[in-house]
Amino acid sequence: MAALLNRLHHISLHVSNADKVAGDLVSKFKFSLFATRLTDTSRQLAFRKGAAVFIVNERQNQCGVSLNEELRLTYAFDPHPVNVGKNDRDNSIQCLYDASPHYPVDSVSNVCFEVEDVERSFSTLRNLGCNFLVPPTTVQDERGAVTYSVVKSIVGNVCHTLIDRTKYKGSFLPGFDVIEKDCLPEEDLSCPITHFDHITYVCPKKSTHQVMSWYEKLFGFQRFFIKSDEDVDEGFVVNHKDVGLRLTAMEYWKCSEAGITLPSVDRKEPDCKFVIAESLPGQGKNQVDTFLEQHGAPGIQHIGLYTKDIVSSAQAMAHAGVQFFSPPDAYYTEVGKQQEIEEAGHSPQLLAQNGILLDTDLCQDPLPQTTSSEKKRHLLQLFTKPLFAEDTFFLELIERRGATGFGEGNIRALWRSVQAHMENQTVDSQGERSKKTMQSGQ
Ligand SMILES: O=C(O)C(=O)Cc1ccc(O)cc1
Ligand SMILES: [Fe+2]
Repeated sequence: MAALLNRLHHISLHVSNADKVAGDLVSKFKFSLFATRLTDTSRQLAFRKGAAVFIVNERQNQCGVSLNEELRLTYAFDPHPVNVGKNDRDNSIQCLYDASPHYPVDSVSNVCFEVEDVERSFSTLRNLGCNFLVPPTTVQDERGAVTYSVVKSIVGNVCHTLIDRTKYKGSFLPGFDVIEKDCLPEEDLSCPITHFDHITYVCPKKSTHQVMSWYEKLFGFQRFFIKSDEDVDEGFVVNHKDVGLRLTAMEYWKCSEAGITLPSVDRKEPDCKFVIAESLPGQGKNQVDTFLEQHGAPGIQHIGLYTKDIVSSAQAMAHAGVQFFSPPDAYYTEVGKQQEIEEAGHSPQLLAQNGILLDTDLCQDPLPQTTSSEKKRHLLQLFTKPLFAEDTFFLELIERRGATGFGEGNIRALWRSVQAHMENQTVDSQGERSKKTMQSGQ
């Protein structure tokens, strides 16, 4: 029996310069800083937009930050993840609700889930062979208590904090100073981001099955078929001229009846999806391999932020300074693309101006009475340039009009624009401009 998850609570970033990332999240991505935890040894800042919550943790000790081979090896893809003592070297860094990862580069390293019973999840997962970085631990203040523990994922430096806040009456977590609602700036309605849509992992070649089995066995994740004709073993393969990518997706259900495996019809709605990306052999430099190289290990490559209005969100963010990838011009002039965009109710000019990609999913089993336009489901996506100094982590805006998967056309367009970006950077660095000296892509 797996440990069932109630819902995603927050995602943690570990960075060397919290002010830089905090500034970007607030001024560019329109998140609100709503809680802080500042101690002598730690700096944790929590940001919210709709139900999407990020905690930014600042790495305190900067010595030895260069990519150190020992750390790389510790965090490299490991079918038998290492134990507590070996990773948790620096106990002086008190990173509440997380382990204290001393990762050499900025990274998104923890996806925290709410569970019904942390002790029970801990014993279930430990019996299944899981490694815990933090055993069940209770933190309390005058509003009640929260119990959490931290488990190491099979993927690189990724950890999962499992948290039970049912005995807590406060609005966030004990230990954090919450900024009163009245003191928060008014929400920016031009960016209607409501939640995390998906989290995409980059993994080494041929490791997808191992990752999927781990999440299935331990947390009851189930396969989500990106395409209706997707091969069970092969996944969704995008192998087209210059693109060579294998994608596989998993989902879990928001479930409050812990310990009971409900048949899927009785389950609640699915929560954030997890996508695993690996590159296919025999390619040149590409975004997946570049992630592995610059991040130093498998991990979280991007997060899809769901928006109810991608055009307005893109415009507001671009105006605030967010840099997005633009697909090659040919994307919008391809035969039939303008018509496809118009049929979806969008303006080809507006999408082109903002670099927004649109994919159409032809519904395989439409209800008999559906009209031809109802058979078409659309997916709109837009990808930012990397947020950190390395070409690793980026954000995505995604608006779904009925489409639940990921679009092949969009993936190809993204792949090509990243390819062009990497080639430009190579030219730039040959021209004596080292990207490492820049703050980041944003
Ligand atoms: O299309 C999406 O949003 C995905 O998440 C799939 C994906 C995964 C990895 C890539 O490098 C590119 C695309
Ligand atoms: Fe994505």
